Amino acid sequence: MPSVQPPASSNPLVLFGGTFDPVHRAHISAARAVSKVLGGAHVHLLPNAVPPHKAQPMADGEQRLAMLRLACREYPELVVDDWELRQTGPSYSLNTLRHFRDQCADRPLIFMIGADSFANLHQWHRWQEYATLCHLAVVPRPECALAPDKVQAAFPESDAAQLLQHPSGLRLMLQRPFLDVSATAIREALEKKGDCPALDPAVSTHIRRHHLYNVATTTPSTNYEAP
Ligand SMILES: Nc1ncnc2c1ncn2[C@@H]1O[C@H](COP(=O)(O)OP(=O)(O)OP(=O)(O)O)[C@@H](O)[C@H]1O
Ligand SMILES: O=C(O)c1ccc[n+]([C@@H]2O[C@H](COP(=O)([O-])O)[C@@H](O)[C@H]2O)c1
Repeated sequence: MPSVQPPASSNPLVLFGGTFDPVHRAHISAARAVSKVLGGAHVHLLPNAVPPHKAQPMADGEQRLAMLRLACREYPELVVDDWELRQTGPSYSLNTLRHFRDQCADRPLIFMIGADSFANLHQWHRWQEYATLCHLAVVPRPECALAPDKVQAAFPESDAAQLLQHPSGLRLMLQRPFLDVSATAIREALEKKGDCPALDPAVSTHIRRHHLYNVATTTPSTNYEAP
């Protein structure tokens, strides 16, 4: 997908919420791809405090934040943001979108999600209000259902240039990356094998050093030194 230079006035802001338990290669590739297609926009990665639709994460907020910082350390377009961790109650994306919409006035606000999240968006808290607050950027993922027609219709599909011309209400469908990676599979691999190639080596080292995810202890550690 060609990248588009944003008009000087548009200065888009991208939000990428997740449990990030732990952050993995597909998260980072997806965030970089969305930034690139939007002309180098900053992407805020926001670990949640209380996932609304899944079990409480294994790693606490500080550990997930630390792993995100390690994974993003070489990418200035990626901003690790602890805003959701500082809130109380379920981490509804609606609250996050409202907060950042207030911060960025009429600039384009883009909420990026994987195709699995898009397929379930109609079950999220007051999702019907999203179109007045943000655009969606949907990243493909293997074996995901299609979103219901009413969700697709709420966000007409468009291209990057159009997203940058409007504050909210459109949908960008990315074709890449398309990576069969999940945090669930990574946690299982860590428990069985002690490591997983879908992790940044610095994140792997952090996990072993802090004994996260019941990691198997027989694997030799890498030599990476955390900053
Ligand atoms: N491989 C992937 N491709 C595209 N999007 C992804 C991928 N993995 C995660 N995402 C998206 O990243 C966001 C945060 O995901 P999350 O932190 O829950 O990771 P996960 O791998 O789906 O975790 P888990 O396996 O624990 O459910 C969600 O919008 C999700 O759809
Ligand atoms: O607001 C909701 O109802 C809602 C329901 C499910 C998920 N979310 C958010 O969507 C992001 C991705 O969710 P998850 O469970 O795949 O990590 C994360 O920031 C969650 O807090 C939000």
